[in-house]
Amino acid sequence: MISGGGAEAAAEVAADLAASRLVPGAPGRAPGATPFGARLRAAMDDHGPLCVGIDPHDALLAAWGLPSTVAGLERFAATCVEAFAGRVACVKPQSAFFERFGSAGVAVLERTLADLREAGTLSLLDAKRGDIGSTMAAYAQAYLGEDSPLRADAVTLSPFLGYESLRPALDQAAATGRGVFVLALTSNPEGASVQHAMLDRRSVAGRVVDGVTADNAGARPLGSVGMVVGATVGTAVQELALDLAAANAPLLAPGVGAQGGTAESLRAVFGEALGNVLASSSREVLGAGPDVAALAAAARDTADRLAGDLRG
Ligand SMILES: O=c1ccn([C@@H]2O[C@H](COP(=O)(O)O)[C@@H](O)[C@H]2O)c(=O)[nH]1
Repeated sequence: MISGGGAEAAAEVAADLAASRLVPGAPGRAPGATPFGARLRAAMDDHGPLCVGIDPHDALLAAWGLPSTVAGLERFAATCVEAFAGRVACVKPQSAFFERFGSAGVAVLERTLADLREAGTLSLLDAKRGDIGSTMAAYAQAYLGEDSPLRADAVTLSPFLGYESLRPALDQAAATGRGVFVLALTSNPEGASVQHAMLDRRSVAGRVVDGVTADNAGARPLGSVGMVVGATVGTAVQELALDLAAANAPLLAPGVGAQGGTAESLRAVFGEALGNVLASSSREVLGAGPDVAALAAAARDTADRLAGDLRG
């Protein structure tokens, strides 16, 4: 509440901020009952280790007989929710494909996240946000705040302004029972030029792993601070001496399907950490659309195959 003027008003604003009343979902609100890591573990046990992406590429919209418009986007996303909700562990809308339509596209993203919530399916918003800490706090409110229209169960974050710059989001996620996935080794070939770089004999990716490991210490059955490690990174985990199993982290593995990742490559990349892998696939599954039953079957087949192939 803001009233009065001068020093009195400033004091009120400061008090309101301290009490987290001015900003929806600011840290300090009641934490969710069950942490994200535990909710994800249960969802993976129930449905298998697959996260399906909602990536409405122009080519897919056309293949589904939809226009590249907000109406096409809306139909595409609603079809995905109908096909995937309740059938896979997690659904990952790719924010870029919604943002490209401006505010109307972001409104579709809000509804998609709300529909997933309503259906009881975990959402992971792929937004790859990262900024200086004070701005990071605003991203945290946007994606992890209790009352934010764009809230998801988890969000992807970029640590390349320094792992600790993500602290406001890490705190917000912990306070609201949500999760984050921090980029460590991305699936694109260009990522290695930054992520493999050595600083004082520790790679950039290794420093991310160190931060995540510390933040997940003691969390059971799984931490809520995840990492992104592509299914396509080959031998990088071994070459950089990354102990992914010790990180106690959900490991989002994009690159399965269209980028060439397979169950075999997942086994080679993740070794002992395989049990914490959440494989991510977008185009390969979405190619089965627009028929809802065919999409659902493609997602279930992929999830079942991965569950069998990745079992210890
Ligand atoms: O390292 C990364 C991080 C994120 N992604 C995202 O995952 C999907 C992949 O889509 P496919 O169609 O299965 O290739 C997409 O949204 C990327 O932005 C990634 O690929 N690699």
